[in-house]
Amino acid sequence: MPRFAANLSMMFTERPFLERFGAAAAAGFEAVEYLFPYDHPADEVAAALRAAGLRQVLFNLPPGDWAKGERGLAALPERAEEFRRSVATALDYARALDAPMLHAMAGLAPAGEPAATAAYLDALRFAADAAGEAGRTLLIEPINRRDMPGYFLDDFGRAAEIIDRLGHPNLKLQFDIYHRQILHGDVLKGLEALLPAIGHVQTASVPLRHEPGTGELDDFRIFAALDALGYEGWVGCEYRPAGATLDGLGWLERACDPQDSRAAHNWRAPF
Ligand SMILES: O=C(O)C(=O)[C@@H](O)CO
Ligand SMILES: [Mg+2]
Repeated sequence: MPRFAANLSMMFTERPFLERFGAAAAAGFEAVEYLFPYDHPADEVAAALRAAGLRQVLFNLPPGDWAKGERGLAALPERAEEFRRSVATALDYARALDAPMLHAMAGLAPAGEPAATAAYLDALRFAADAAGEAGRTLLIEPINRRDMPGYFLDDFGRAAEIIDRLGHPNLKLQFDIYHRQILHGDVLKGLEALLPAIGHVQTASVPLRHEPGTGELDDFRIFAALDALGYEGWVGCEYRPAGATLDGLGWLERACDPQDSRAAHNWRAPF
């Protein structure tokens, strides 16, 4: 089974942010991701991470004014300077947290608009260069239109084309299974086709974004398929627990149970 990272923006939210690290470690996680660390000084977040003995896998660049509905800056031509400053901020935190990956959110902009596309490509080139110099990888993630209406990057094919076009060794795809299923379905074939571009995977049930194993997909077979494909990265648990976080962790026990995972491995993945 893949290695799972707890998403501390959605899990363990019963506690204040800095206490979620210890809770995730106590629940058996070895790594974490979350949306944003910027409400806390980097050294405080790093201290919580280290005290819990966890690894930081991923977080996002500053997205603009989240509370006012902004969802990233990369495709907003008029925010190009702010985007560049946000890259520097994120890299400072990434150094403090030793985080290997950063997600650059595109923002709300019409998908086909030439000015937004040009700004997005410029922004990604700049951020991937800076990430590369710092020994990190930049990620882009298609997000479904139901959860984030108007989000610029709402198509996995377009994300793959952009990564291909930029051809940057430090630019990869964040393949969120939840968004993939809502946008296109065909999850296993999508994983297979896009595997060379994938830097990170995230999981949640569809449609309610709860624990794996509680929705319309067989998430355990998808995890087995990731193994069959040779995916060696992390799988972020970006789901909203249906109840208390700890009460919903039975799926993780099942995913890590050799009996169950052997059964899932015995299933023949379609590739
Ligand atoms: O919403 C998601 O899915 C994410 O992975 C976030 O980083 C962006 O909102
Ligand atoms: Mg995601």
